[in-house]
Formats: sequence, C-alpha cells, structure tokens
Amino acid sequence: MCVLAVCFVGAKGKRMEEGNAAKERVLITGGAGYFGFRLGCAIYQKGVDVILFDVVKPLQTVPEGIKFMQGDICCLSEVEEALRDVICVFHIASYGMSGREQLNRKLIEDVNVKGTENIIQACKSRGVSSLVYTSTYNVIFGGQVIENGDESLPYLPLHLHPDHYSRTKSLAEMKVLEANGAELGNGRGVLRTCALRPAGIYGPGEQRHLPRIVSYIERGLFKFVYGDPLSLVEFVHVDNLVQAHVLASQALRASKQHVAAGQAYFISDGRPVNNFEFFRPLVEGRVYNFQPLLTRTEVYKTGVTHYFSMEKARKELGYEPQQYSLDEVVEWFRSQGCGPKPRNYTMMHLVRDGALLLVLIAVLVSWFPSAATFSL
Ligand SMILES: NC(=O)c1ccc[n+]([C@@H]2O[C@H](COP(=O)([O-])OP(=O)(O)OC[C@H]3O[C@@H](n4cnc5c(N)ncnc54)[C@H](O)[C@@H]3O)[C@@H](O)[C@H]2O)c1
Repeated sequence: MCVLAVCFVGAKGKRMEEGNAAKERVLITGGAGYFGFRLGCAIYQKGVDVILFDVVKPLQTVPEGIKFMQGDICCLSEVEEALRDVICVFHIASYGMSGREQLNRKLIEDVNVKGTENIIQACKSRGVSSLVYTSTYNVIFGGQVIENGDESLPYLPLHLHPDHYSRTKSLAEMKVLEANGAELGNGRGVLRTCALRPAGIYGPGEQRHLPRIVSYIERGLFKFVYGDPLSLVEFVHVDNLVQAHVLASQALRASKQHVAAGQAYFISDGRPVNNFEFFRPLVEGRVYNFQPLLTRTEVYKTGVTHYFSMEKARKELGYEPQQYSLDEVVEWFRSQGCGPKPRNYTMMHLVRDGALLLVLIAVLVSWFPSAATFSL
C-alpha cells in the first residue's frame, strides 16, 4: 500500500507563500540523497519552490522553506499526488548503485525501471512539461576502453552489462528519452525530456563511494581495486553536476528552443585523471573509516580507461565545469572526526584483557575434569 507522508519544513513554509502564486515549483526524486539534496538547496537559492521527494527522510536538516515529501516512486498514486503544480521534475532517485544494494535485483528493477515509468506517466497526467533524468556513464561503459567518447556512441547492449543497476539505468534512460514529445493530458502541450550521464560524483559529505575508497586504501586493496596506474577515468564535483542539471532544465524550455529535448549529455569535471592521482589527497590526508563490500562489478570496471568529451554539454547547455579538488573533501572528513585514531594501550584495554583472561581460565578449569572423565 502506498502511504504518502508530507512534511512542511521551516518557518511555516514562509518563503512559499510570499504572495507569488505563479512561482515555479520543481520536484526532485531522490531528494534525500547526496546529489538530490544538494541540487534542491541550490535551486531553492535561485528563488524556485522545491519539493524533495524520497522514500527516506534526509539525514541533513532541510533548509527553511523547502518542502520534503516522503514517498515511493514505485507507487504511482504517490508520485501523481506529489507532482501537483510542478513544472519540472529532476528524476534522481535510484537503487543498486554500489555495495550490498547491488545484490537486490528485484528492488533495483522496481525502483529504476518501474519507478521511472511512473514518473513519466505522472508527468503526462499532471501536465509537467520538463523532465531531467540523472543517468550514468554506465549506460555506455561496461568495462571496455573508451577515450574521449561522445554521445554518438551506442548504448552498451543490455545483455553485456556486468551489473543490474547499469542495465536498469540504461532502460530507464531510454524510456525517458522516448517520452520526449509525448502529449500532456488536457491539451497542456508536450513533455520535453533529457538525460544527464554523470561520471562518479564526489564532494564534501559524499558517503557512498569515498568512505569505501578510503577503506580500500587502509587495507592495501586500493591497487587491486583501482587497477592500472596508467588508466584515465573521470569524476564530477557535485556542484558541477548541479550546474549541469540547472542548465539542462533551462535548455528544455522554449526560450532555449528546447535544444536539450530528447538529448543525452555526458557530464564530468572535463579532466581525465588516474584514480591514484585523484585520490592522493585522501591517502595523504590519512582519512579512513567504514566497511567496504567489494562487488565483482566494481573491481571489474573501476580501473579501466574511460572518459568522455564534454563538448556537447558545453555547446548546447553552456556547461562550464569549475575546478575543484579533493582537499575540501579531506577537510570535511576531518571535521566529522575521521582520521587516524591513536592506538594507545589504556587502562580500559588492560581491564578488558584481564577480564577476557579470567573468562578463558574459568572455561579451561571447568573443561579439564570432564575431559579427564571422558578419557577414562
Ligand atoms: N554517486 C555517483 O557516483 C553516481 C554516478 C553516476 C550516476 N549517479 C546517479 O546519480 C543519482 C544520484 O546519486 P547519489 O549518489 O546522490 O545517490 P543516493 O543513493 O545518495 O540518492 C538516491 C536517493 O534515491 C532514493 N530512493 C531510492 N529508492 C527510492 C524510491 N523507491 N522512491 C523514492 N526515492 C528513492 C534514496 O533513498 C536516495 O536518497 C542516481 O540516479 C545515480 O544513479 C550517481
């Protein structure tokens, strides 16, 4: 059963009721996630009303005036309810990207494919005119070398995807792009859609990849996982990705001749780099924490050269990636208390070890007589 929980955040929704009934409103699926939350905050700063829609509540405090709706994209009625009076949907919610999530094929399929179908259907029935889909490099890349690839490259055939997440993201992207030009209900024009394909996302507060990478470094697994020291890969800073999404939504509009309609764009920092080089600040900053789960796919793909041209995004969207480094990420980890912990042998350790020794002796003493009886 679908249960939609709505939560108005901040000073009684003050900013949303400032007397501007025609104010634009956008909805962000996956709005409690790392990128969705950041995008929502950035768009709100531009004076647009923002609804964050997610199956879980955000970990961070939601800024005043932003509205959070707890709901599931797999539930059409919840999505339709959430899309009232919305002019643009940023569809970011996804499942199964990394770690243990990758093992739950049914949920991956439900969220990434059926969830996306629901978003498209609800856009049509609610008359939402713009849909920007957050896709991934992985719709093209499946472990093969790609140097300066562009958007003319064909999709990786579905059966060649080494993981279900990438296969379902690919299916979802196709569905979104096919929906471009679809009639909106009640003669409200047509739906314009586009897809952005980001490289690996990084930035302060990123909790999905970076902690595991740090853990690989700590365990000496980094070289094993991140492979060839000569390979070139790409990343995208979260704020560059925000910029690309804002530009893409604008490029779906009549004022930009709907230039992005039906199009896909690779999005990265535009700076191919070796994994070792890129993550060096994390090694040197000696920041580490958390447990990794090494899935076969992650090992298979991460160390292979693959980078794409930003030309189409620059030309058609006006995308200009800014330069960022991992230093601010290291700082963020430090501010969270991560880093090498002193390993002094304290009085507490002494008491603990003494207690363990006593338990061991007690077990041995209780075992000896029965062992002797048995051997008689
Ligand atoms: N993180 C990366 O390196 C990377 C790289 C390429 C593409 N992407 C894509 O970028 C997007 C954002 O990535 P992220 O790192 O912020 O991910 P994230 O996991 O932090 O956020 C995804 C959000 O989707 C939500 N969600 C999952 N199932 C849902 C459902 N049924 N209904 C509503 N919400 C649901 C989750 O609760 C989560 O908050 C994703 O679409 C991902 O596929 C990410």
